[in-house]
Amino acid sequence: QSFAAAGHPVTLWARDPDRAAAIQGTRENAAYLPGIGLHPGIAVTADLAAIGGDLRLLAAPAQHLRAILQRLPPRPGPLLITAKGIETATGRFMDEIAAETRPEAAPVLLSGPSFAEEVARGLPTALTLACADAEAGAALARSLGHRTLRLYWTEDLRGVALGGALKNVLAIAAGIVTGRGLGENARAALVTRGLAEMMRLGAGLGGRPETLMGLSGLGDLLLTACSATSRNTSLGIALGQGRSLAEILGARRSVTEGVWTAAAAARLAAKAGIDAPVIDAVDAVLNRGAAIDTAVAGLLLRPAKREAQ
Ligand SMILES: NC(=O)C1=CN([C@@H]2O[C@H](COP(=O)(O)OP(=O)(O)OC[C@H]3O[C@@H](n4cnc5c(N)ncnc54)[C@H](OP(=O)(O)O)[C@@H]3O)[C@@H](O)[C@H]2O)C=CC1
Ligand SMILES: O=C(CO)COP(=O)(O)O
Repeated sequence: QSFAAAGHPVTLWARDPDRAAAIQGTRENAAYLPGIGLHPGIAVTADLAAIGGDLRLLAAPAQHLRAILQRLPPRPGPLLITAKGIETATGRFMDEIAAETRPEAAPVLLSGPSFAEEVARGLPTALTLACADAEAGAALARSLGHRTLRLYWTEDLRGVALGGALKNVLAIAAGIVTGRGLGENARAALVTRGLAEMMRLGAGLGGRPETLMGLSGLGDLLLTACSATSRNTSLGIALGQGRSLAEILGARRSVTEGVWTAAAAARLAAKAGIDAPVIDAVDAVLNRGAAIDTAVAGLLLRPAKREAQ
């Protein structure tokens, strides 16, 4: 929607031919963006090989990105990825998966505070675009940005990948705090200490602090962890209220990335010897059968420490 609004011809690919035909026929993506008319500059196809143009953007769940990239016809040029997560099976970040599967292309991450519905409705949004080649990144940001989409560029792929992946896990924690009725003080404390974990992981794994304090880190953490519109936060709220993970996921069509990233993030932190108690607590609740109250007590009973650590 946004790129079409910026004047670019856009072809939208949907994997299901019936869905592609329905979107083309009704000019609406009724399953994911009901009530929002498709921009007239967008064509729709179910044929991946038919996608032309010099820019490709993939908006697919993190755990499925590798399989889609493997099916993509090889072509040089920028490959934009919106997925926010870490591949559970390998611990790889999204740009690493792109580099492995499509070495002929240049991975570009587009990330930041951006509920899709608001972007599609043309509400003002600012994002970070990460590309190893700063000049190419700057050119993309200028070409894709417009009045309601402001793009900042960086070469820091790792920082952008890390911020986008971790904010989802931290949002689940924030949601649990809300759902458990622990109060807004506790939520603010948890989000702040979660940011400290993000910064420590950045320092250990190669993300720049200014990236993590920018749109794709702190910005997206603020949006996601403080809004029940977020799928990750709302999942946390439901868990905090006592519903089971299976029940919550069973009622959803859309992906809740933090559920799949929590274990990989906890493993990466442990392997690097980085203290990440909030991420570890989310992983324990989701994947290791920990009771929520036990996990919360574990966080509250940690020994006192200097804040800047
Ligand atoms: N929604 C948002 O506000 C934002 C999302 N993101 C990120 O972008 C990524 C995608 O998110 P979003 O679009 O919201 O996710 P949704 O779950 O809402 O939609 C996923 C899309 O991917 C398709 N899909 C699902 N599984 C596969 C698969 N195995 N192979 C190919 N296509 C598949 C779905 O098609 P089908 O209907 O056929 O299953 C659907 O079109 C996530 O990592 C998310 O964190 C980033 C910024 C904002
Ligand atoms: O990434 C997002 C906003 O920037 C969307 O967050 P959720 O996936 O939690 O809905």
